[in-house]
Amino acid sequence: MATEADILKALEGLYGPGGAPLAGAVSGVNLSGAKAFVSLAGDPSQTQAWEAARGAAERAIKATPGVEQAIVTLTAERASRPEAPAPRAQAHAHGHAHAHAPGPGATPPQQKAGIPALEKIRFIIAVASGKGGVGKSTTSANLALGLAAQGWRVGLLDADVYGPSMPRLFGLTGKPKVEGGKLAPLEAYGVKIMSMGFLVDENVPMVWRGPMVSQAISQMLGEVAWGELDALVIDMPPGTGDVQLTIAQQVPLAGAVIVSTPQDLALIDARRAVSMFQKVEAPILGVIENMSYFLCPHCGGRSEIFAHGGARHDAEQMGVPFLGEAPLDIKIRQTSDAGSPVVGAEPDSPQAAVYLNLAAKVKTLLETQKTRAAPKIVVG
Ligand SMILES: Nc1ncnc2c1ncn2[C@@H]1O[C@H](COP(=O)(O)OP(=O)(O)OP(=O)(O)O)[C@@H](O)[C@H]1O
Repeated sequence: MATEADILKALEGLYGPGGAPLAGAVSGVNLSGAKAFVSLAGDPSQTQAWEAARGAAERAIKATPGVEQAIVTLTAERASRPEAPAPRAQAHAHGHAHAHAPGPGATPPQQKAGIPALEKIRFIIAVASGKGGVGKSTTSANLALGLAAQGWRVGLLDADVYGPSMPRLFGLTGKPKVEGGKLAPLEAYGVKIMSMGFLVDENVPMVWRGPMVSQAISQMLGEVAWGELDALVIDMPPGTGDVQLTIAQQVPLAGAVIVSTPQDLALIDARRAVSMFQKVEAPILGVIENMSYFLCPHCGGRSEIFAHGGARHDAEQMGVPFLGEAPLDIKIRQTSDAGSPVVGAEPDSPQAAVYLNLAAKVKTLLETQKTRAAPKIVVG
């Protein structure tokens, strides 16, 4: 079996766009059996040149004795330059970037024929939001746990390559092992979890651009040993950019769940997310209003901070189901921040009951839904 040193040696004589040795740009090496997963940190403003370097690195690593398959992905270098990130990425409040809708002339990612790694999964659900920070990852995690609590075998894929949340939400730090040539997901509360955060150094900011993101997502979809699952919950990055399109096009989604807060701006973006899924003909399972109202932990009083009910109203207007609401609640935040989402940590709490109810609705919708959407290419 090749070692990390062999991988670095394979990169000797190769240089990045700035003329620096490629070995110095390695931000993560994950080796097991004959497979090498390597990440390179590059300058996001030089995507094309880095893409060439990535290809060269992949070829060199693949030629290393003991390596049969090499997968090299690009992350952004750790530099904290003041200039704006890549043109189609927008800096996000907590330091990572999110892609937005491809502009005119952007090439949509190519459709892939069925992804074998996903074939034994009964239902694949995308949890999406139009806007960052609305609680999409918290909802994905608790929804996945809620589905597992009803006896389903559940996987959770953190597709937010810009700011992976699942390592933090589940307090997971280990690196995935390779089993049968595929990455084995980590596990928490019986749910299988995979995140780009497990594969690269957590300090490497992931400011990626379109083609790299699509490629990384394809790998995350195709190279993970999910095994047989009743449901795979995909925590999407916020927005309606390349990753969302890649997934919507490549994955036979059983449905999408859209998370929004009741605020007008979040709702406008949520509408955009709904219409993106409708455009690729992925069924919308429904909308969840998160941080819908505030329950005071001291007096039990209810305050509707963001004019609660906007998401229900919008869902009705768009003709998609409204699944329910989750309160803005300190226990939901504390359990998530402590690495153990509320449905796992306190399954009998009223806060967990909210998600268990939402999960039960999603499960019923999936089981009674007639068709499963096929992947579809949308141009323009
Ligand atoms: N219902 C809730 N009550 C209290 N806190 C919440 C709730 N939902 C989410 N949060 C908190 O809000 C913050 C953002 O949530 P989360 O990371 O789930 O959002 P996101 O939409 O996935 O964000 P990102 O844009 O980073 O992907 C977290 O600190 C989380 O614990």
